[in-house]
Amino acid sequence: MSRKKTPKSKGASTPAASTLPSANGPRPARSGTARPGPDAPPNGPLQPGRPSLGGGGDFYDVAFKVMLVGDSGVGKTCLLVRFKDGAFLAGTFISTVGIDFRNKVLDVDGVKVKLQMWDTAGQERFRSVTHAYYRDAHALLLLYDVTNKASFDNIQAWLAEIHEYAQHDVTLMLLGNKVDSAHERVVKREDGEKLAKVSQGRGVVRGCPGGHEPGLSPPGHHLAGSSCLQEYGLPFMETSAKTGLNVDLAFTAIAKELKQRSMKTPSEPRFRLHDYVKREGQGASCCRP
Ligand SMILES: Nc1nc2c(ncn2[C@@H]2O[C@H](COP(=O)(O)OP(=O)(O)OP(=O)(O)O)[C@@H](O)[C@H]2O)c(=O)[nH]1
Ligand SMILES: [Mg+2]
Repeated sequence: MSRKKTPKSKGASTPAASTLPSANGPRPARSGTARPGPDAPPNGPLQPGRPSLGGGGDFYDVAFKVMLVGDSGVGKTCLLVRFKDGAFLAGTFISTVGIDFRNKVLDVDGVKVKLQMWDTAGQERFRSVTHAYYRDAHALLLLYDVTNKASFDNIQAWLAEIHEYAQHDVTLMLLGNKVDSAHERVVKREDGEKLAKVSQGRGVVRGCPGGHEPGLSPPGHHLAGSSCLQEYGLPFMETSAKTGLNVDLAFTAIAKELKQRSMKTPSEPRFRLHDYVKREGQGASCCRP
């Protein structure tokens, strides 16, 4: 397997536009000017094994695109910064404009997995920008804020949007963020679990007829409507970008799932995202209202 180099990502307000994979690959819009256009949304997937352009950086074996979505203020940017830099952006809330990205390479069972993580703006006025990015996403982290009931109620609308714009076999995870704010909590953990259970997730049944693994097929080439797709509830966790609770786990679980979908050998036991998240996730039973 070839080893690739990945560019170093930049800070949230200064996406490194020139360092992304170029051929059909994503190009970030500048913060503050993000609009669909020649330099804006990615119109092709970040394909595993595709070499990235640009200067020095870490090597990777496979690369995937992960998008964070959810209402404005739920903590998408903070979650990403916590995962990427291990820091919490306290203080004044600076709403994301358009779309932004960061890269991180993880070691997953000896394989270097590069996650290109796209931080979308939750504000309604940027929705059309976000739509343009969905179809190339391999995974989506859908966030609500446990201290904001409206952000929880809006999850259904986000799911409808995801089912309209994202690939049918996209890996999807629901996250209830800000569990550190125990006194302000208005959405119970059980409510999140219930919503995740009844929500429509779409996944790939391994061993489809013909041995096809549609998990990472290019846009338009997934097996939409085929018997290879099954529906089930969403993996769910509560997180805190402030304390770091379950943040690494959420991204690691996604990386493991995507890596296995793209590189699974017949002898390898199947990675089960739901089970992994359930087993590894640290509960927030301390923080129920
Ligand atoms: N207590 C607490 N506050 C958080 C947490 N995550 C984010 N916040 C705060 O919530 C506010 C919004 O966080 P952001 O990460 O900017 O929200 P966002 O979802 O990116 O918002 P948009 O960019 O507008 O879509 C900020 O003031 C953060 O400090 C968390 O886990 N706990
Ligand atoms: Mg943001």
